[in-house]
Amino acid sequence: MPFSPSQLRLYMIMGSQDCNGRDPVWVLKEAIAGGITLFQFREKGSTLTMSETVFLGKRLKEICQRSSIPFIVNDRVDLAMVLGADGIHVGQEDLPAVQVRRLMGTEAIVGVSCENESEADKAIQAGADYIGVGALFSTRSKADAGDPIGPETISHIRRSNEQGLPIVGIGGINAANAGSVIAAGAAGIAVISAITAAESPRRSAMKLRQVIEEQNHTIV
Ligand SMILES: Cc1ncc(COP(=O)(O)OP(=O)(O)O)c(N)n1
Ligand SMILES: Cc1ncsc1CCOP(=O)(O)O
Ligand SMILES: [Mg+2]
Repeated sequence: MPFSPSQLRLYMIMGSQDCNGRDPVWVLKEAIAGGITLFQFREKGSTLTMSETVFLGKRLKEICQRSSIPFIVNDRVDLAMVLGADGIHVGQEDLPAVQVRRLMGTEAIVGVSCENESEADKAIQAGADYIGVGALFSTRSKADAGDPIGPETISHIRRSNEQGLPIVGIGGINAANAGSVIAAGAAGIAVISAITAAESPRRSAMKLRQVIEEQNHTIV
């Protein structure tokens, strides 16, 4: 399935550490029913062994595949390959995007985290399909996220990004501020806790989709 920027609209990220004891399989199924468009498996700082991580990743990938939701792996090319992932997301501290592209091939979706124009330029040169910009707002899901950089950073990067590489905003995004991220020029939002910590992941995803579609409608 070739990558389309519309797949970034509601990008859910999750590992078992984000589920507060609930079953990640259930959380993902509910989120898919609520309308997520892309999924990233981010098993980070959890207690799972590597073989448990592979086991969980396989189950989550199968669920995504059944619903035609692309399955992205965070950070690890080895895990992405073992799981037959559709793509990988790397940050500035991870394996460089240019090597990731070489290892994963031309078909894979490659996403890169960027905080400024020069990181975005490098990601474009490396052959990224999209960039993740954040943390836009304060977040409790990533201890080393740094100070919030605000949705205006998306507008700055967009203005200097002539190729128009799609941008997904991340960090502290919820139904109340998602509209401002889309209004700043993002193709979509990436969230962890807004879905994984919600009482109903399905209703939360539905609400986020509604905000995104309404904001897109206003822009068009
Ligand atoms: C869509 C998306 N954007 C940004 C990130 C953050 O990546 P990184 O900076 O490498 O941090 P970790 O997620 O690895 O802790 C992301 N994962 N996804
Ligand atoms: C992975 C990541 N990268 C930047 S902020 C962040 C965490 C996003 O989680 P939340 O949506 O719960 O703020
Ligand atoms: Mg990373």
